[in-house]
Amino acid sequence: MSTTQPHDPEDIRRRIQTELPHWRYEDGQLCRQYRTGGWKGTLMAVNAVGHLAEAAWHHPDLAVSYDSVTVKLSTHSVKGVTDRDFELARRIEDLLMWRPAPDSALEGTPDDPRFKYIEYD
Ligand SMILES: C[C@H](O)[C@H](O)[C@H]1CNC2=NC(N)=NC(=O)C2=N1
Repeated sequence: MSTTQPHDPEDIRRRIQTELPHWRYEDGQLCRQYRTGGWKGTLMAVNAVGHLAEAAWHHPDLAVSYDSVTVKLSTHSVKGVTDRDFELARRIEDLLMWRPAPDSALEGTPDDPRFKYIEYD
């Protein structure tokens, strides 16, 4: 069952390990840094996250640099990490790390430093 109760730190770390291995628990928030190919990629990633946040009505803190964006999620109303944060983190991860499968009709971003968008890990 999904709740807006804050999870305890041990539970958060365990869930991160199994559900969101590229995320971490830091300063009471779920955090993840995405590296990009530069400013344009960073702003596209910011806008993609912005869309999800507005549709979800749950808004992460974003730290924006030339070639990275760091996403930090917590639930202000309960001053902790809840299922809202885990669910939005999952959506952000799936959206930003999505790329066409090898058998897709879509090509994906060309493997050329000139066109690098986001670092897939
Ligand atoms: C006033 C407004 O409803 C609240 O700030 C909502 C909207 N966005 C939110 N975003 C986040 N990250 N945490 C919240 O608790 C939250 N609550």
